[in-house]
Amino acid sequence: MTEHLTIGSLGRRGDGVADGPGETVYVPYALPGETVEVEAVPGHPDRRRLVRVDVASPDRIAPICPHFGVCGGCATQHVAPDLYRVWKRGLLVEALRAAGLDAPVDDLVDAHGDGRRRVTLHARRGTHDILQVGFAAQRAHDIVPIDRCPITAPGLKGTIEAAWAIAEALHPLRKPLDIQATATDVGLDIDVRGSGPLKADRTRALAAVCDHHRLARLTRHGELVAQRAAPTVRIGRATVALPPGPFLQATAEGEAQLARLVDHHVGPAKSVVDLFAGLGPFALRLAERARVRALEIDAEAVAALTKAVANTPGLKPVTAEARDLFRRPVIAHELGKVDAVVFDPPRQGAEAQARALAESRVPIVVAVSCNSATFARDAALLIAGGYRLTDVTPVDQFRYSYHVEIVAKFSR
Ligand SMILES: C[S@@+](CC[C@H](N)C(=O)[O-])C[C@H]1O[C@@H](n2cnc3c(N)ncnc32)[C@H](O)[C@@H]1O
Repeated sequence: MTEHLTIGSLGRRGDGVADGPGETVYVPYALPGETVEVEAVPGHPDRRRLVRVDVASPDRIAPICPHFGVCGGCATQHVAPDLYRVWKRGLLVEALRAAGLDAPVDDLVDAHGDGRRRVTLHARRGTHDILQVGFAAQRAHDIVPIDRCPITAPGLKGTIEAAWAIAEALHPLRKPLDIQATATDVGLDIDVRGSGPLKADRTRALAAVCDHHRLARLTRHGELVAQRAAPTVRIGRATVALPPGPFLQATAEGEAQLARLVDHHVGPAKSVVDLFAGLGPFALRLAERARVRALEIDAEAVAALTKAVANTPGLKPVTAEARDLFRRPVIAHELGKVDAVVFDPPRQGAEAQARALAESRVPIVVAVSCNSATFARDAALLIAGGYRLTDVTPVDQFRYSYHVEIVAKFSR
């Protein structure tokens, strides 16, 4: 049985939202102002499946990918660019409002660039034991087999073919696999997870895939299987050797835009602490003019950053340390002579670190975040400690998704 609804707004996940008497329902792929025919989704009383658009919004556009609507990778390819920009900035505005924070939010910075440089494909046996390789379906555990992905960077060319070859090589193991590919300066770097330990014949089969598909490196759970060239990425003036499966910002343009904003907010600081530093996209650029102390939990990332600093002439001194900043945040007395702190935690934010920073006298704190809710929580802690939130910029490196990056400046 179907019903007809009028969509009032675009929700947090990019779904159309219809407010009825006593209930709110969500309709993926519907737009504000549209009248749509929908049907119930079993087990999800607040969700409807779009059957037909009766009256289309002028903001509806044709998706760029034939897999849109089935593949879970993108949520908003049907949204015209102007509405998309307003909606995405609005996600951040709403998160700040919900946390009781009043700060001006800049326009959305487009950081898609030439596309995503990392993807994770999944390989599973589907119905009738048939192997499927693709992305996870929208809100389901199914795999959507894909033959292309138009939001990925040219450097990921060949990933789908290589993922199929890896899945076929490991097919006898009958294990679900996650295949993470990263575009590097010397070719594809692929890490396979889920296979468990491999016997010699499977390792040889994977090595043959590395060779045949001309991968730079193939690892399994971070352990080397085969390598044709040591994967590196250029970060600022440095060349960084990648540990397997490292954190990298989703697009090269995203990294550049975040680093540009960080650099701008840090200003003429001479001494900077970079927390949750990863491979050092901020540290390596800031070190062109400031002394940097970088802290990060991943010892391999710290080692890669240290080596990159040693191999890059002309940088100011950088010290990089492995440290768990959730358990052992950097505290006020460690920050006595520091001009600025940058912190860029994972999605869960940095509550303990934000509390510690709130007690410091550091004049400038720059927050980079991929989660509006935890950003707002940590920002409230800094503000309660006496900081003023003076700039907030949403940065869009996950185009067509509901994810938004944030760069914010706090001063005292
Ligand atoms: C969003 S990434 C940012 C990395 C880097 N700033 C960049 O832009 O590429 C978050 C980083 O926090 C690190 N991390 C996660 N948990 C941590 C912890 N408890 N202590 C210190 N670093 C942590 C991760 O390894 C990752 O490198």
